[in-house]
Amino acid sequence: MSRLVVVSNRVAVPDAQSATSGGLAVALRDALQSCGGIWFGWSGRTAAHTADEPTIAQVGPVTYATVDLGRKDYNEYYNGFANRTLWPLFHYRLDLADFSHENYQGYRRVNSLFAEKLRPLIEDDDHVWVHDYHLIPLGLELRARGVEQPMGFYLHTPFPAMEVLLALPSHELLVKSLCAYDVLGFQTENDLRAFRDYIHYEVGGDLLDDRTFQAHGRLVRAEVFPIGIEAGQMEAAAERAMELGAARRLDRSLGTRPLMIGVDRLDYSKGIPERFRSFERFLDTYPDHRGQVSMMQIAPLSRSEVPEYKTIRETLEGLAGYINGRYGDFDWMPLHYLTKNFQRETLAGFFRLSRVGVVTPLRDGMNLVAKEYVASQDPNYPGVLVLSRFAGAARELDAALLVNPLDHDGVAAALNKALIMSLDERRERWNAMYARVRENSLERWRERFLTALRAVPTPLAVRSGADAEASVPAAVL
Ligand SMILES: O=P(O)(O)OC[C@H]1O[C@H](O[C@H]2O[C@H](CO)[C@@H](O)[C@H](O)[C@H]2O)[C@H](O)[C@@H](O)[C@@H]1O
Ligand SMILES: O=c1ccn([C@@H]2O[C@H](COP(=O)(O)OP(=O)(O)O)[C@@H](O)[C@H]2O)c(=O)[nH]1
Repeated sequence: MSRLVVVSNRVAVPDAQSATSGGLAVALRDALQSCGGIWFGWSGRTAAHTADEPTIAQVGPVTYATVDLGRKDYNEYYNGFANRTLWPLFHYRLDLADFSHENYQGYRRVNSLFAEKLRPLIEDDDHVWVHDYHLIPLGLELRARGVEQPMGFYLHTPFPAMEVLLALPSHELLVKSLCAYDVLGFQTENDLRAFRDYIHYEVGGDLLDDRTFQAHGRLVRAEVFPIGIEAGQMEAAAERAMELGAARRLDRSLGTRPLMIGVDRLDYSKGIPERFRSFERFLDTYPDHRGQVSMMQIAPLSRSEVPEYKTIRETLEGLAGYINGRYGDFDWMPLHYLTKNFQRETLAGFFRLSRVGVVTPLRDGMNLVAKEYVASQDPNYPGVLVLSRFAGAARELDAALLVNPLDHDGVAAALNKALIMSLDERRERWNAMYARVRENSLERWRERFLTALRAVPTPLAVRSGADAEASVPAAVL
């Protein structure tokens, strides 16, 4: 099997300090092991200047090639254009998007530099798989340097509706860059539809069938590949966790009182302030639950140097203090708000102990926590998932209690419904969700994407005449 070259903003080098709790890092770590190849990207470290050459580490069949970023590059590319422009825009937060040209230049510069450093590492038979919004222009940059190998791109976030994307001054080049790839992967049908709308109405491209289009002189396949989890691992971790300290201690502290749990990076897209307000509404509207039910919100700090993330942190500290001050009592606290990071094994135990999983992002590409909550439940006594209809996961987990996170009364009612739901209904809903989580595993996600990528004719096959009709026209630069 040919080698795989994975490129992502963060590279989870085993044991590196910079490894994060983000879904992308978690999802890709195992994916490369089976094919062998290269994982290229930012090291997670900053320095005075961006490194001239990548640092190489060989671990089994995988070569990790990582670049330290200088402060200017880090600020303009990662904190700037990726997380102050594209992230809010892709999550429908135009009010938070910053359109600094300087940050855009930094974004283009780092993508060009990554292409320059990666180019010599790519071999003839390789397949290249680029991940996420940080690296959209990378494919076009590689094509400009003569890379003809099959290249795929997977977007982990939502793809915004055309009218929202048009607000981005560089929208044309961004979409042209996406057309430099041979395969494009999205989380949901919604995202794919939004992308195809742009291609049709804005670029005037030809939509050849449900999956293929021609635009900017290239033939591209665009499909939905919803990301999954290793359900078996989560399940086993949840069972094991009950014998470990943290879950035991939590169990003891709860006694017979039901717990609701939320676990999210501290990010405005996750709808945590709206969740707290809905919880307040729940305590107001359903006073019988006071003194009984608590909510534990785990929200590890994320992108802390980005101003909007500082603001959301302050908002949450204020809200948590307000709710506990107003409703708490000497022997009961309604809200447990923690900004520390927990191991997934520990979270699995916490999920199993929680009667309700509260996953209410305002927008989310997928949301792996929703799937992990389902996988961690005790089949005989499962909890209930309250899930935002705006999370990609809602497409598969439609047996959850689906809510609009902006509708505080609606979420409060769903929390109450989850708590009073009969065990039979809990089991029925959970069985339906668990089947979906098991079926659409992380491995299936990887294999489906790689099968599509491997179906693209390699330059060698094109030159030797094989698959000549299916050959992809050269990139237009
Ligand atoms: O790398 P960070 O800036 O610390 O952020 C962590 C990751 O956040 C985003 O995750 C997305 O991918 C998940 C898996 O597909 C998906 O479930 C979630 O909905 C997305 O938000 C981001 O897209 C990643 O690049 C980051 O690594
Ligand atoms: O303290 C924490 C909080 C979260 N996570 C993990 O981080 C991932 C978050 O992925 P998700 O898709 O829900 O959101 P993202 O952060 O990628 O936007 C999940 O695997 C969580 O189990 C973790 O390991 N420790």
